[in-house]
Amino acid sequence: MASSTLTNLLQSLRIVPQLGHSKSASSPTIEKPQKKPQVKPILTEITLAEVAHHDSFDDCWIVVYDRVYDVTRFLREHPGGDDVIMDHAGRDATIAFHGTGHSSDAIEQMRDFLIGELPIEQRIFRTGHTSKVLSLGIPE
Ligand code: HEM
Repeated sequence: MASSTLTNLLQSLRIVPQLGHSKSASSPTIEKPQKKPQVKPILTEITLAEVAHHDSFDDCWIVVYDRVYDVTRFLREHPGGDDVIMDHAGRDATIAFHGTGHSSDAIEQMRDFLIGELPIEQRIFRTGHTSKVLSLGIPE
């Protein structure tokens, strides 16, 4: 490939700047990729009363740090066993979850099961008055 053709190709792919087209050859304009605005997903509000309906092996929800997780399909895969989660089926499992000292991988994995969060008046941890809990590494 002739070097000018190669240069054209690299320029069209924006791998090298298009010197000839910029306002000043000494300071070519390189387009910055547009940052997408970071929008936090809005979680569905789920009350403790609703969570309480999901307390069986075939339909198991738990609450951890005021967020609601449907762990039904995870129960059999849970490395700590299904029984420890079933002890908290349909209820708050935060203290047990935290007490076990889960790894950051485990905390990351929780996102797969997140289905909602408690309404503000039922929250214990993420009340808006403290950011203490966020330093524990629970996914934002
Ligand atoms: C969505 C919720 C949960 C996820 C994704 C999860 C994930 C995991 C993972 C990946 C491990 C392997 C060790 C690690 O990486 O930390 C683990 C171990 C364990 N988990 Fe969970 N877990 C969840 C909920 C719970 C709950 C509610 C309890 C309640 C007691 C619990 C108790 C345990 C125990 C006892 C172990 C074994 C620790 C060990 O043998 O050292 N987990 N979990």
